[in-house]
Amino acid sequence: MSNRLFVALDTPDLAKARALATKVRHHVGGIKLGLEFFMANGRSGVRDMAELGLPIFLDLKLHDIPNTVAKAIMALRGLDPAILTVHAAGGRAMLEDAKAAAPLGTKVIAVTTLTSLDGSDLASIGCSGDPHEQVLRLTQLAKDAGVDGVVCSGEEVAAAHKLWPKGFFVVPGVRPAGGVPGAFGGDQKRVVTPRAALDAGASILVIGRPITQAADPDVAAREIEATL
Ligand SMILES: O=c1ccn([C@@H]2O[C@H](COP(=O)(O)O)[C@@H](O)[C@H]2O)c(=O)[nH]1
Repeated sequence: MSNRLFVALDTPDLAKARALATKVRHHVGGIKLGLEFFMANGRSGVRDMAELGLPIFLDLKLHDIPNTVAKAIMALRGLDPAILTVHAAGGRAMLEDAKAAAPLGTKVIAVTTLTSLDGSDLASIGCSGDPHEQVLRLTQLAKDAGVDGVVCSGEEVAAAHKLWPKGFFVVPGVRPAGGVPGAFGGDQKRVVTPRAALDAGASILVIGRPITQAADPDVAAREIEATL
């Protein structure tokens, strides 16, 4: 994959998603569609976006019992996204069944610890250890379960990559250097720059608001691309 930047199109509005993707298409390597988009537009919306010719990353972060997740993935048949996410916290059997249910060409990627969480958030949900330890624990689980890779922040990707040299590493929580700290609501707590994430071993970067909320998304994507 020559351009490792995926733009997160977090909108329920199909026309807006298409317009944004059309603007940035020459400066990104793929399009990430999440729950917000899928709930509003479903399969036909994904098909519509696929017409733009860029790889589709369907970020549904599935998390349920193994049978339910496997059936949900089977129900996506025909869309065949390049990348699909599930939560590693669903456990080994769920991860194994998710991978078995996915089409051969779809990478099943396990979310380890959301980039919006820090150590105190983990403690509040009963997880001992810091995000680094939790990411490594779940990366090992994902590797053992036979999925294709994990989502983690740029702060942990070097260690996760060392644990799993052949894994595929998706890194969100990416903010261009020189941005305003805490911009875009400050919901991302484990944040690195695009360059730092790639240098640490990210396979692809996911960037949403720094592009989609820019005055000129095309320029924003181009400026980020130039740093990669
Ligand atoms: O741990 C995670 C997993 C997924 N995401 C998703 O990435 C984008 C990030 O958007 P920004 O606007 O660049 O913050 C968004 O779609 C999340 O759902 C994540 O941020 N962290």
